[in-house]
Amino acid sequence: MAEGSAPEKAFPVSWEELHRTGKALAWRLVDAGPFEGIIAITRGGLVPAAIVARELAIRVVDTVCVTTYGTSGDDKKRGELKIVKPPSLEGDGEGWLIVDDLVDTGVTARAVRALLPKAHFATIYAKPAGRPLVDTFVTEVSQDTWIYFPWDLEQRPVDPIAAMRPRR
Ligand SMILES: O=P(O)(O)OC[C@H]1O[C@H](OP(=O)(O)OP(=O)(O)O)[C@H](O)[C@@H]1O
Ligand SMILES: O=c1[nH]c(=O)c2nc[nH]c2[nH]1
Ligand SMILES: [Mg+2]
Repeated sequence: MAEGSAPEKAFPVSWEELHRTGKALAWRLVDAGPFEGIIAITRGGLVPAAIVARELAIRVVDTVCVTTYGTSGDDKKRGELKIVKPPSLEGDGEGWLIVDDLVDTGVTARAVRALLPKAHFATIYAKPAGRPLVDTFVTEVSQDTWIYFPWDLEQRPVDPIAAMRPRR
């Protein structure tokens, strides 16, 4: 998300929806491969990478570990990007698939692409600012949307609509 602009819309994603859309990503990647292996961008790319690895029968899964958002305690506030663990492979990433859950401003994608410029970059979701950095994605959401992944959510009781409206 761009610095200073609060996301207006919430886009909550269930486990079922994530699984279905993750499989849709795998279908889109079938003809872009075969891949030597996957590099998951932690932490958000881990679950999508597991889904894609299963569908494309990829057994080699590496990570690049990045911290940006949430380092100040606020998950929607960007901090300084740090690569806390580079990928294990040497080279330009040719024949490899990078997987993340989403691309937003594109800062994370740009940093990882700089390490592995020839790898294929795939995400499940893309916002417009980051979209040009992604080779394959499934669903575009607007820049002012915050995507809530199932690992960020829990089921809670909510008030009925009538209780939220003023009495006449
Ligand atoms: O395009 P950008 O603006 O860089 O945002 C996209 C990145 O932000 C989120 O990761 P985050 O840094 O929140 O860490 P996490 O994956 O550990 O949750 C998401 O998983 C992407 O990696
Ligand atoms: O859970 C998340 N949802 C988002 O929309 C987002 N954008 C950057 N980082 C993000 N993390
Ligand atoms: Mg991430």
